[in-house]
Amino acid sequence: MSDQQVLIEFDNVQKVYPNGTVGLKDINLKLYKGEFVAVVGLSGAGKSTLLRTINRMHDITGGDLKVNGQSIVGYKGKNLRNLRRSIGMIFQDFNLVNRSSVRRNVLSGRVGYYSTWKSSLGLFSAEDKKRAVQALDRVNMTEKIYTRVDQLSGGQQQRVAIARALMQDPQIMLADEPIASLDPLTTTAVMDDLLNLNKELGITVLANLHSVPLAMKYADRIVGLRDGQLVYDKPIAEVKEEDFEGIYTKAGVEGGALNG
Ligand SMILES: Nc1ncnc2c1ncn2[C@@H]1O[C@H](COP(=O)(O)OP(=O)(O)OP(=O)(O)O)[C@@H](O)[C@H]1O
Repeated sequence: MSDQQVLIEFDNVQKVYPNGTVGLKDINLKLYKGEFVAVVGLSGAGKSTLLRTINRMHDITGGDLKVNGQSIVGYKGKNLRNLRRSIGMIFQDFNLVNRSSVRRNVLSGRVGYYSTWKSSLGLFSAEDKKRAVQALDRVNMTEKIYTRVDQLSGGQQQRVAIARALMQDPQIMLADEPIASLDPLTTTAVMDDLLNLNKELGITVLANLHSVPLAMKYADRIVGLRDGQLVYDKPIAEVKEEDFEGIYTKAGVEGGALNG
């Protein structure tokens, strides 16, 4: 990947929360354009924190963080809005407006392109309405366009959330435990959607996953965190399942690459 364009660069990044908890420690990491990277690690290892520094949901407290070669640390106003617009995000609990329709939720992904008053009145252009249909088509959800979100299954809701994120025309997709609330069948559908937008649209995907087998199935590269530190970083061809032996079991706390 070294001949490829660096998209996100962590340079000695630290994150200490206001209460003194260390979220990230000395993170040095380059993520390349077009990669599908899985982030694994025990609960509390810093996976969510890592993702959320990239769109500035969390501000770092030391080091530097660059996106497209530019430090995002001091971004304000327009620069910050443009950064956030270029980064889609999906969450474990979907973060949709449950009492609204699928269409309305998906269109709301476009608000970063509108003035506040226009988006609050729901004044979306015909082009964006078409874009919403296309985004839903990509995740096989067009037939649910007028359904209220609270009438959908968890997997369907996550696919609506992906469609909403696609409306931003993102360069990067952050997926924070995207399948943690889903059953195995819908997990596959959602992971396939993420893979599809990575491979077909060239969107760089960074996904926190608890499942190592899933990470191995979908990612090009796996990075591992432990206690806020980067302790693992390998391209998928070099990853061995034993590296993670017992990582999510109590018995494994003594062994395995990420358990230290
Ligand atoms: N807003 C916050 N204020 C203080 N500490 C926080 C905050 N958010 C996270 N932390 C702490 O930072 C550390 C890293 O948390 P983070 O949520 O990034 O881990 P994680 O690997 O994503 O865990 P999980 O798999 O449980 O989501 C933990 O010790 C956590 O308690």
